[in-house]
Amino acid sequence: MIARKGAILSSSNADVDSEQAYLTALYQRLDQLREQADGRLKAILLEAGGTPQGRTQREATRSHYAEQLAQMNSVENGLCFGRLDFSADVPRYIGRIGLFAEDRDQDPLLIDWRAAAARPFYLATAVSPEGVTRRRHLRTRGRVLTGVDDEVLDIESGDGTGREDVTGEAALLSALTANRTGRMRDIVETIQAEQDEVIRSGLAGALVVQGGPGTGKTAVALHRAAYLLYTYRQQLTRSGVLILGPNTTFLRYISQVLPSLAETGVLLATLGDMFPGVRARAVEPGAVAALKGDLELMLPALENAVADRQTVPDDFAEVDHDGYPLRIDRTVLEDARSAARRTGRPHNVARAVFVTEAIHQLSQQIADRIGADPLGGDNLLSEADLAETRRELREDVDVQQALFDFWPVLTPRQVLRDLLTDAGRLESAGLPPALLRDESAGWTPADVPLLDELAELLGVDDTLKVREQSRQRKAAIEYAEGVLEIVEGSRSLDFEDVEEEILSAIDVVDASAFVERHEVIDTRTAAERAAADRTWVFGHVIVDEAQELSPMAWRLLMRRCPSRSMTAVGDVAQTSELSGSTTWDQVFEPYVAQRWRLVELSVNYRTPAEVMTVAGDILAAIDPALRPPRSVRSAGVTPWARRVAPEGLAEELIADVRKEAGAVEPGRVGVLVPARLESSLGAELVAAVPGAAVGEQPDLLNHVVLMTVQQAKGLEFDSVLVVCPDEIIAESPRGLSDLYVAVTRATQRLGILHTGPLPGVLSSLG
Ligand SMILES: Nc1ncnc2c1ncn2[C@@H]1O[C@H](COP(=O)(O)OP(=O)(O)OP(=O)(O)O)[C@@H](O)[C@H]1O
Repeated sequence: MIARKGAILSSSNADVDSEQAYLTALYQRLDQLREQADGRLKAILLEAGGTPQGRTQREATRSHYAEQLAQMNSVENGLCFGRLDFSADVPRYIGRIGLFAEDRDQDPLLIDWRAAAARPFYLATAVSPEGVTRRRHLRTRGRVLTGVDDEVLDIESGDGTGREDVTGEAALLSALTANRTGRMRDIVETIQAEQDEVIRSGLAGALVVQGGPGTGKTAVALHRAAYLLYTYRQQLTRSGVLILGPNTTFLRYISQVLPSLAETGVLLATLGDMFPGVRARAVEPGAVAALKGDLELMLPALENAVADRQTVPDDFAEVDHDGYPLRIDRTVLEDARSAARRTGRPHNVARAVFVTEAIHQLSQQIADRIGADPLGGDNLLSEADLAETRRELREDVDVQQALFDFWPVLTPRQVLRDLLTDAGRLESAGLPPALLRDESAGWTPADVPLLDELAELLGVDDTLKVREQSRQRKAAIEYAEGVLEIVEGSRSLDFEDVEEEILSAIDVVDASAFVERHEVIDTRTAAERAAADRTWVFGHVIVDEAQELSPMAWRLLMRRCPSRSMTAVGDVAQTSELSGSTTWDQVFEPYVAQRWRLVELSVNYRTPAEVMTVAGDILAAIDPALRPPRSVRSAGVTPWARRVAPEGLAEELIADVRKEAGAVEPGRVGVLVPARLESSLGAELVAAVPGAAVGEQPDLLNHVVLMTVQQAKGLEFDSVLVVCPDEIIAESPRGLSDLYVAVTRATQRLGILHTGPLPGVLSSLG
């Protein structure tokens, strides 16, 4: 636990005055830069017209200045928060962005927290001071300095007894005990050494960050995204960074952190968003989602489902061709199907082979009929006649329709919907009837990896699209050639007499370059383009609550990240999804064998020691070998449990909510309930407590929020009330993990309301 040591000193008024003067100068510089960017932005917005290429460049410059302005606005609070003094160097001020002096030398006035020069601010200790003699934390409100805390790292001057595992104790304590607001805050002022290691680890390879509740995994993941975009800017602004979170409520909770870290090139998404055009939000039983997430079950089943769409008639089919009945024998279609399957191409792409092969055989059939030599010689039809027969067959709508029926063009949504709503198709694909769903049911997150897999199996036959694009380009080049000829033709004849060479457009640009210049360039950010493109490959992928992803979901993610440059943060003791992972090996072995790194975070910054004692008992019941992370502080409030009569539950809960809201005012209260009670208790709470939030995506800015444990993943509240823990445990085979998640959402206070006997794992509260 944090205890102040002699190495932390308070500073004199003179120090405060001189730091205030420096701070004021920094803000002046920020204002100046802001004005410049604003002026440039306005000038660009006034410009109009020009060539498409000019407009594209203008758009790029506009978004550059707009982004710069947004960055500068987002650092208005807490612009500068630290200072490092060295024995043999000028002091360095550390802040949320970097600022340089206006003079010719461009001396650094403020160092971005992500720069290498800022690193000692997070790592230097009394034992390993890295040349730092003093680390100073600047406390500010708006542009006013409200105080400074100094840590003397020079062993000579300090007592050398400062804690080695906690840096910036005062600033850290004040951040940790602050009331929660319903939105996550950045931690740039107080990043701890073990977290810094993760944030700044290199871009390449797969990194797994395992840590118990409250160890800052989410915070670290977000700061890592900001660090990577800063350090590998060129590479990552082109390809983008994906941050995958467990649900939309969670994404809203973390949404403010990145802009305030001054980053915008990131796509925040849930698994349900990963198939463009689908927002998969429907809910289904965990057992069904688990089946859908099972790689060994689903991969062959989806292949079967696609193969089942490549049909043949029992005996033969008959169509009308050219006024005669044309018999399409089963064997013809079987041969065509085998030829198409043998290509190993995706269904829609292999279709061309199926059609060509079938038409070839049918044309032979026709040739045999009409070209047979009555004298028994060779067939009388020439190669040209055969080609003409094939062309006629190909253009015959009835033949086309028949072949389409036997090998249709398919979309992933169509195949999956047909599969999940038809008991016969499910059985034929080798899937259990439990997957059967209603026609009207929406897509669930677990459907998304299946859609993605089907998209791979089906492929897109883009021959027509490519042909059309090349036709358009050819036409554009022809047009450009015409334009350039006119330019050449209208050159003043007088020039022909001039000896020295005068260049005209045609001398400096050929038609295809001319077309290229006038092609409209896509000005969307990488994140925007990535969101619309299923096959987008990200420069880096960060997965939060990574333990919850199913093997099918991992397969989808790995496809988006062939470089395997990824960071997975999670806690295998908190896994609640039945298809989630309980070891990291399980996840990474199939994709990178042993080539992944594991880093463990060991300090819990959220949950006070009193609550962690309760959580520790639950963890021991999950797995006696697991140890909870060490709390960095205690809150001085003892968790409690109270038994109430089932019929009085709502009333008692409402009274407790009021009491807790008063105790943590203006902080947040989270009420975590079993799914069965969510709507009934929610309705009573909302009726009784103004501003309480419930529902599928409750607004966390409300002071009281009632939700299930599933919804509360990754979130935190100043006070947590857990209702009917026995039911939470009984609701799922991973019920104990759910209870562990529930109690560890508390930053200060924990209360339990139970209607039955208190579960054994909570007996310390009895
Ligand atoms: N270095 C730090 N300085 C200040 N606050 C911190 C620090 N590290 C973590 N925190 C705070 O601790 C709380 C828990 O962090 P976070 O939500 O990232 O943990 P987590 O490991 O993702 O937790 P869980 O697995 O339980 O969801 C947050 O409020 C976060 O801001």
